[in-house]
Amino acid sequence: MTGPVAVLIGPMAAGKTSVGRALAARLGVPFADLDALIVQEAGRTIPDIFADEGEPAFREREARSLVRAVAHQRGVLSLGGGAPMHAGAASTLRDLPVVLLEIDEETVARRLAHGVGRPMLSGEDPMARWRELAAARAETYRGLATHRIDAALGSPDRVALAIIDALQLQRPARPQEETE
Ligand SMILES: Nc1ncnc2c1ncn2[C@@H]1O[C@H](COP(=O)(O)OP(=O)(O)OP(=O)(O)O)[C@@H](O)[C@H]1O
Ligand SMILES: O=C(O)C1=C[C@@H](O)[C@@H](O)[C@H](O)C1
Ligand SMILES: [Mg+2]
Repeated sequence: MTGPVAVLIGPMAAGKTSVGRALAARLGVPFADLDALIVQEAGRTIPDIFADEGEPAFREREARSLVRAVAHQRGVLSLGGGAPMHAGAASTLRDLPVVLLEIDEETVARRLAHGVGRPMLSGEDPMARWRELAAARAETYRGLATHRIDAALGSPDRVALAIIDALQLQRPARPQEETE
């Protein structure tokens, strides 16, 4: 089989990075996060890329990094919240197992209370901005998703298990966890 076993998409703070890492660990496969790949390739942080080059240039970087990641990644790949909104990036996702992490606003508000480094949420009212972006992106997310998972149902590991069930992925036997 070629390509990632699962690509995680969804709104900011849905848990794409945390759940993706937990899912890869459960499956015993590599994990890659598109934001981290972009930072690695650019040698700069995401806020710095936004400040230096602006959002459109970041989206082009993101789409290029996605093509490379899909070609090389055989494990779990988590995207940034805005990645699927680029037409080229969206077509890169076609025919892949794409998991949409769905999340409610109250849960996000709790998670964002601890978060920094999200230039798309800068300004006076990050939750209003989150709501606006989530609404504007929802239809595109749903159009690309082969599976939709409630990302508020428990810990990242619990959400990872729900993905394993939904996609009927195989995981290495861990006898001590068989009763979960
Ligand atoms: N299932 C979960 N239960 C509790 N906390 C979670 C869960 N998933 C994620 N978190 C926490 O929420 C915050 C955001 O998670 P994470 O960075 O994984 O989201 P993301 O979807 O990758 O966001 P972004 O779009 O900004 O990359 C982190 O502090 C993380 O620890
Ligand atoms: O939702 C977004 O537009 C973003 C989400 C993050 O993962 C980063 O990719 C960046 O901060 C932009
Ligand atoms: Mg992330």
